[in-house]
Amino acid sequence: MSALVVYETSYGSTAAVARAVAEGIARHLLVRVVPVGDPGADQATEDTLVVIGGPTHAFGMSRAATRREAQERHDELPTARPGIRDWIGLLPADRPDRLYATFDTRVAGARHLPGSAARAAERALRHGGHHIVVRGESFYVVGTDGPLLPDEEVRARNWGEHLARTVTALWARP
Ligand SMILES: Cc1cc2nc3c(=O)[nH]c(=O)nc-3n(C[C@H](O)[C@H](O)[C@H](O)COP(=O)(O)O)c2cc1C
Repeated sequence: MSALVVYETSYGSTAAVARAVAEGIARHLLVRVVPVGDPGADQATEDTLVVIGGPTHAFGMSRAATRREAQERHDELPTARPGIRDWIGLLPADRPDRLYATFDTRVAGARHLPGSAARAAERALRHGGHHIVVRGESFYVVGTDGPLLPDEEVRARNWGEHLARTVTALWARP
């Protein structure tokens, strides 16, 4: 039993949350944390817990155009890195043993607005016939390019630990 945390980030906040979630998971399970687009983020791994995180863009998961917009805001040259939407679309359907969970980052001042990449990713996973183990979670940034609110990394670590405890309890059932 092992876990994979796959994340997408434009400015680094989701990467920091992904590392904190993995630290929490590591209290109970072997875990790797890998950005979408890296070879280690292959969809066909043996991992039985897969956690997927991305920034909320335009009330949902990023698209190529929103990732480009994020890069242009920082005067970066555009790269063709995929997002979690693309990654989820390539998941194998024949893995009933696998459990999934999602998280996102969002702007704290827009908490009251609808739209979360974690929720959108959950819907896409369910649509693909995949099993969600706990409700997706949002972690908050002060502004578009960060930083995370104080204590969000602690909350992410605790959420990761809760997730790992939940799946290990489920797997221990006869
Ligand atoms: C193109 C674009 C659209 C965004 N749309 C939203 C949004 O709808 N709701 C929201 O809360 N934050 C929105 N944001 C802010 C992102 O959620 C924020 O940049 C992200 O959480 C930072 O994570 P990162 O550092 O991993 O990229 C948007 C940011 C960009 C660049």
